[in-house]
Amino acid sequence: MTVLDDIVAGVREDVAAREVATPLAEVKAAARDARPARDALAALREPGVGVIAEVKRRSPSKGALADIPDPTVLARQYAAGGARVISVLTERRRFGGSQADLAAVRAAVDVPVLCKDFVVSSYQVHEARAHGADVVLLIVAALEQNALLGLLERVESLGMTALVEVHTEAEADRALAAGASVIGVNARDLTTLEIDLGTFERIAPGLPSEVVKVAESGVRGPRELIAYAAAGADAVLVGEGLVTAGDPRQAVADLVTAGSHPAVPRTTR
Ligand SMILES: O=C(O)c1ccccc1NCC(=O)[C@H](O)[C@H](O)COP(=O)(O)O
Repeated sequence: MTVLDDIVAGVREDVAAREVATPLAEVKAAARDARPARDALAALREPGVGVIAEVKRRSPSKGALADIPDPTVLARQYAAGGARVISVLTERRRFGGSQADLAAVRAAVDVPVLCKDFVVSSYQVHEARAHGADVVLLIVAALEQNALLGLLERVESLGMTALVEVHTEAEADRALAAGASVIGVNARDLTTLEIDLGTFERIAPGLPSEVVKVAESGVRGPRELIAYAAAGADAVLVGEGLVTAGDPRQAVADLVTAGSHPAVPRTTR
């Protein structure tokens, strides 16, 4: 069993328990009553390389990363530093997150908020919207093509943006075939958990110019952002490098400054 299979199995069990506690009809009603989704696509298309700053307590690759008793404190620091989007890891067992974290962060900031989870059912999509999500991560490696198509449609029908994550050229083809307009290339191999910063550079040239390209994982400071930008990234998604920074606001601001420098190439637009 791969790490991804293991995580997804745990997610399925957790979702099944939540479905008993809060039936789908109730979650759908809450999603309908939620404030409208913020326009993440527009935010990610603004000039400069955008920073998606992640609330990440722990991970399978690193174990405990940061003590985050109140994610809203961190999220406000990220927003003050200029984050375009804030990502909240909501998976419970391996990342220590929750839907409550998502709702709290959404209420605390004005920028769009990404529900970063291992989404395998439409229940989770409605649940994410009910808790304020503006963007939902869909991981191609975790989904059959029909499921990917269905979930992408569901995300968009609820007014949200899907960030469709790929690790290989074949997965990128599947993301494009499904109609993804925002594609994240994750440098972390989900089998070995190792980071290969060259992954983005290999896959991004095959993506159409109109697709928003997000480079995920491995950014520890401006150096990696600049390398990703040179390879065509419109945005970077950063977790560990920010939650372990002494001053997260400044760490985001440093990335934003690096991403808005005129010398940083934007090859894809
Ligand atoms: O972070 C992990 O160890 C991990 C393991 C298995 C599946 C997903 C994992 N991380 C999720 C992410 O995609 C990252 O949190 C995100 O890209 C930020 O990465 P980083 O800046 O390297 O923390």
